[in-house]
Amino acid sequence: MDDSAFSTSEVDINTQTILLYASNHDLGSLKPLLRIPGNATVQDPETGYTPLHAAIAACGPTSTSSNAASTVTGDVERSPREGGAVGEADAEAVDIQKAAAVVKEIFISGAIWNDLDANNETPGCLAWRLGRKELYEMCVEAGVRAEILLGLMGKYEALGSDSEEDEEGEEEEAAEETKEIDKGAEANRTINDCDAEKEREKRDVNSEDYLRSTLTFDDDKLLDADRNGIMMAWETDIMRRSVDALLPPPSSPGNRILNIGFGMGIIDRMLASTKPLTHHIIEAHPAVLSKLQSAASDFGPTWESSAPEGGSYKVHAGKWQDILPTLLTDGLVFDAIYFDTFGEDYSALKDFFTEYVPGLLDSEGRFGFFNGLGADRRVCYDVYTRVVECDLADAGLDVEWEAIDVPALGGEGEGEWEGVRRRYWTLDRYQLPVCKFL
Ligand SMILES: C[S@@+](CC[C@H](N)C(=O)[O-])C[C@H]1O[C@@H](n2cnc3c(N)ncnc32)[C@H](O)[C@@H]1O
Repeated sequence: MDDSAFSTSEVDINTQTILLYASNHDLGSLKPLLRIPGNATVQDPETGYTPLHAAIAACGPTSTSSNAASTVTGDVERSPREGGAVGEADAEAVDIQKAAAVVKEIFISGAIWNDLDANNETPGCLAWRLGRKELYEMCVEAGVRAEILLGLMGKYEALGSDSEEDEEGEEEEAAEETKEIDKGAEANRTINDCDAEKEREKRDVNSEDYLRSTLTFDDDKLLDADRNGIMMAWETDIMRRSVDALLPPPSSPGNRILNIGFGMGIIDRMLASTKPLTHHIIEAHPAVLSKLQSAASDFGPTWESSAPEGGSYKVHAGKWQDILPTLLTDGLVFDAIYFDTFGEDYSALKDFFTEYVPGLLDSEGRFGFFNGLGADRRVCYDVYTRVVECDLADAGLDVEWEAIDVPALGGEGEGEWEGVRRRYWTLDRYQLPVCKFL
């Protein structure tokens, strides 16, 4: 007997049955099948649909979905799957409550919130594109749960918990809900696609390699050796609004300011123009530092000596991880702190606001950071924005978000992205964080 052929067809029938029940929103028939481990994550080999995709796609678009939910990952319209069982259905006949109950059951049974189909869409992307906001919200909530659990696991590992059994249990549970740990911890300004796996295989951006890499300084962008965008001029408005949120205009002179990551110096020039009492900049890349020290630099010796009496303007050369312990020991305190590095993952940002902000920020001060987590996929951005809010609260910080419109920047390799390896921003809204002590 041909075992492989037999098992393949058996798997297919199982998969197709599950997808059919999911797309029919047939909870009664689906439930017993979902009790079997692995069934919540089966995928159609052709469409890549999981039960979540099937249940959501079957709802079809809302009548307003073309306005409400533009395509999240590219403007590819998908035609209904032949046979119709797991395609995008006609909107009319859909009972959204039934669909939501099925989606809920699939999540409870261990579905992965960020699995991709053949169209490069997660279930959340699909729900957004179809204008199914209720289902989209369920995907975001599931993503937040999974990522928070993974974050906790990281903490347990770091603490070297004795309760290994508990840890393993949680690990399995979290692994069931998210595709892989790094997806929840993608770098703020590197590769933050929900499914960056393939990208990362091609070219991983990490802090060590980045800090050794050769940089290219253009008028409108700063690139690393692989032409990853480190900083780009289109972000100027975000920097302007960040400064205004940290030091609301008309800001009086005399503030104490700390900025992590000089980049193109966009935010530092704006901060400097507020005439602070102290202005500390921490920068780690040798090429950025040598530009900062050049005669043409506006942050060289003339700037340093222009500090008001009793103040200090200073560029610290090195990684913030190495510099900040000294600033803490020296008792420095700031009214405004901004954090925007490159090549570091979310855990670095979290360490920064958990370990250092409480000691460095004045009790009435404000802290901000570049919020670029998952910014090439709406559902990831929404998940990470909520995860960071939870982690900020754990660190004793309250965050207010200001939504900022981001103009269309062009497709891959076009417009603003010409000469840049990949778009790290594809969304039309930036959520600007302003944090204060709770
Ligand atoms: C995105 S740019 C900052 C852009 C800046 N906000 C601006 O307005 O131009 C990030 C900067 O952080 C620096 N950087 C990366 N890792 C760092 C670290 N661990 N410590 C200090 N600086 C770091 C990079 O070299 C780069 O200059």
